[in-house]
Amino acid sequence: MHLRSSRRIRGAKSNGGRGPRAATDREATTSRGRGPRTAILTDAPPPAPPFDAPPFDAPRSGARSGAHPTAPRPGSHPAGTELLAQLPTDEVPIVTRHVGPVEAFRRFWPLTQGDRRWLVLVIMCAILSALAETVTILIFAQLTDQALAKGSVSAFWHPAGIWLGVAVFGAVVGYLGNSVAAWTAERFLLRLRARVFTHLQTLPPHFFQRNRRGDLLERLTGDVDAIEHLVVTGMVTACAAVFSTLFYGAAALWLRWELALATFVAAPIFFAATRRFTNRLREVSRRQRAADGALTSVVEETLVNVVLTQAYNRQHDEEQRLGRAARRWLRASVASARLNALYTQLIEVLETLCVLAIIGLGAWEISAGRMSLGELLAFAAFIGYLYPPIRSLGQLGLTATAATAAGDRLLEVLDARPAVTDPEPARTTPFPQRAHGEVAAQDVTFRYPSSPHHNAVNALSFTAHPGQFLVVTGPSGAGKSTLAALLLRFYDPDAGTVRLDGIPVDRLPLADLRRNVTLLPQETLVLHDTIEQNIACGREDPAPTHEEVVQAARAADAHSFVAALPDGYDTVIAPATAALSGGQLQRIAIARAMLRDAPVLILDEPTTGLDTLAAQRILGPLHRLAAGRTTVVITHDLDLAATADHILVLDDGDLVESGTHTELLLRAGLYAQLFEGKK
Ligand SMILES: Nc1ncnc2c1ncn2[C@@H]1O[C@H](COP(=O)(O)OP(=O)(O)OP(=O)(O)O)[C@@H](O)[C@H]1O
Repeated sequence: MHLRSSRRIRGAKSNGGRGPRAATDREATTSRGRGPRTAILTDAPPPAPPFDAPPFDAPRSGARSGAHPTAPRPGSHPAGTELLAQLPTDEVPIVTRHVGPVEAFRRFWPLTQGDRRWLVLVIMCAILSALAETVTILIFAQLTDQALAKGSVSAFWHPAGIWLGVAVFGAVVGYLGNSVAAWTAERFLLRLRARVFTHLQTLPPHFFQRNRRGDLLERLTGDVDAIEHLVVTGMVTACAAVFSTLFYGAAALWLRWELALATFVAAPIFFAATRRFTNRLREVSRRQRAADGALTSVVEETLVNVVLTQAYNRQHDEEQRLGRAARRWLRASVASARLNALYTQLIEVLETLCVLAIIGLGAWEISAGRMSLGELLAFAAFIGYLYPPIRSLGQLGLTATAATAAGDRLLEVLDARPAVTDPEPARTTPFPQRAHGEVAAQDVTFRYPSSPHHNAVNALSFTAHPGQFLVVTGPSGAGKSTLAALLLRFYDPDAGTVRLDGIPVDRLPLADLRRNVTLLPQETLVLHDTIEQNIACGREDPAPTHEEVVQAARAADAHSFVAALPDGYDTVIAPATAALSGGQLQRIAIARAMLRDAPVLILDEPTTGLDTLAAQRILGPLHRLAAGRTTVVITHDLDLAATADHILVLDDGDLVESGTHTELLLRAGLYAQLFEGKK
């Protein structure tokens, strides 16, 4: 008998020769995020992601994430105890929002836009494939009665030819359907991942402080896959299963309706069995998705902090941390595998009971002369073929349930609102291509969403005129970096206004604002690319020439060490592994900012993590960079403050002093104390 090609679910066992349905375990096996999603035209759906999560899958994405743009650069570690406190915990992130399968489907279905005609083609192929299968079984009955039972070779050729023709047709539509289904599913995945990724990039810094990187990576990989299983593969599988059920059921009814009705009685039992598993599975799936994310996080964080780990002999602690996360993942995976196994075995027992009942009834019918052997075999084949799509429909419920756990996690990201957005067109103020560079804050008060009772910045007012060199200093936690975040509009103040050239920044398109304000953060941003590209990325339009890159590198005192490298500007550097010193990386960042050529510059602790010599070395490039621009330098380094046009001294969010270096020393206040402490 022709049976369509099948891929067996991992761990599924044979049905022990229970008649024609010996090949009923035709569930498609897809490996989460790796295997093809092509078994849509088989009878059973791909298993829910928790059912086939490969052991120790998470490090896969963890390894990918090892290179992170904010990885600490060598030599830039703060004091050890502070860093040890920064080491992440291995808590499991549990998402609090819950959506049902229908809501999850509704939210993600729009992403199939543009591919729906292909989905229709896949469904058509599934219908034709089921139809071809039905025809071959009927021909099989004819062959059994007319050729096999009568021992007639001449009666063999005609039906055999038709069978072969139908089988080839079935194979062609099966191949076409599976290929298009895989293509459509992968395109959906690409779109969904891009959508989540694009949205992630708009989210405010505190979102990334609240959510671990590894967990976010897992959402972009495993969770995105799980949603695809629900929306594309799941939907197509459901259609294929419905039509298969209709065709095989109709054929069975046509052959022997009384017998068919007797066996259909079993269908509700399958649904009842499935329903009993749904709630439990949802909980287990949620735990498993979260454990996946936690495991990825631990691996990712360990890789990013590998220098610290080695320096503090923390290898053992990190192994224990990984072990704890891995055990949590293992418990969740085993629970999910057990549920799956229990469900599969239960269904197999039910199927065996049904097949035995048919054979018993069939034997009785044959003995009474009401049925031929060929009809009985064909009937048993239809019933055997009928259960997998029914089971498939039931299991789809489980797949959907498991996918909603992933949907919860993705929707939590997609529903997180950016802290700032572009102004409405009616509120947008037209802005010249290049600002003059006047930066002002007026009565600005801000508190972080996560600490609503403490003002990080309190009623702060100041003005920096175009070309001025302004230093912002003060003790740790005074609000200096917060001020930088407000000037770049990572957040909007709770009260007061930040202005660029007199225009409130929340009236400027974000792209315009950030084109005019360059930030040099504490951690140098390193792209996994050549040094040339790491400098050139400062300006996109027009893209800088090699000569302009070299010119910027010369102005940043970077040219000599770059030219001395064996591959010069073509040397590839990567985050965390850049074979350059902290000072050299800082000079690359200065060259990048030179190319960007924005009228306003914000430097956040430009000399932090550098030794005295390296810090001295970048002062020249920094001053060249600052020349002709409004420059706001956030620093504890009061050597820089001495050369400032104006100094703001913050303490616990308040502006407590302002003036020039000399004025502030004469005042003998906090600035003088800080300066004395430095000596
Ligand atoms: N993401 C955040 N969520 C909640 N509170 C924050 C966050 N970032 C900073 N804070 C708090 O806001 C206040 C100001 O922090 P900020 O980082 O601006 O200080 P700072 O002067 O730059 O400190 P440092 O010199 O140590 O870098 C501090 O009390 C800090 O704990």
